[in-house]
Amino acid sequence: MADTRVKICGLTRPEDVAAVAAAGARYAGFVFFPKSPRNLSVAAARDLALLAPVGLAKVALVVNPTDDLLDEITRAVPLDMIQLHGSESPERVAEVRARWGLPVMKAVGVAGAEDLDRLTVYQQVADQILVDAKPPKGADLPGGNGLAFDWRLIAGRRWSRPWMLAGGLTPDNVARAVAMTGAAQVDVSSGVESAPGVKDAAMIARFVAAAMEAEAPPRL
Ligand SMILES: O=C(O)c1ccccc1N[C@@H]1O[C@H](COP(=O)(O)O)[C@@H](O)[C@H]1O
Repeated sequence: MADTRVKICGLTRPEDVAAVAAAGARYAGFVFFPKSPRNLSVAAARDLALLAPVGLAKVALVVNPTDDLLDEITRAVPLDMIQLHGSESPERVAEVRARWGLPVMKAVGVAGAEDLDRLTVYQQVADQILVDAKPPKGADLPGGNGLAFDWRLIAGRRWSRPWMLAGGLTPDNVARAVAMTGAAQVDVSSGVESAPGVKDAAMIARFVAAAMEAEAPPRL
């Protein structure tokens, strides 16, 4: 059994927080990106974050955030991590980490072998890496599109930092994804929704159980 740590991203309602905690997920993600169907106001995110029990880490997902937005979010919302999901440079990742004093997870989009060098670059500055599918050209959202990449690209890769697998994961494919990539952590948004932005408690429970029960390859 892999005992995979799960992040459920894009919670919008109190019952989502309860479902995520009950299922045994380890991270809850709150999205601050106006184009997303999961977008939250800072006040709404604060209310949800205050409901999270001890042991459920609260993650703010932001896309190329301004300093003012980060100030506003971090002053109001009790957080455990910042997820940078835009085109932030390595220098900006290091700056956010130093200035706001929270661990930073940097999302890196992967579509082909040419994207893998960026994983190495960002591992030098971020606390964690989120390996996601690259969004299609012209997509409104840089993530949360329900798209997977070819997991064989990262199978057997050696990592110098903790990382999470994301992109198009569902209760039906997460065990295969863990078995193929050896991911110790996985992240999902649209794969546990009944409609865009609407989380489904039964799907969340099924996803977490499948991820935790997956057979992982030996971690050397
Ligand atoms: O979920 C969103 O709306 C979102 C918006 C902007 C950037 C990232 C977003 N989500 C992240 O993308 C991954 C993959 O999503 P999915 O499971 O393929 O739908 C998700 O885990 C979030 O971290």
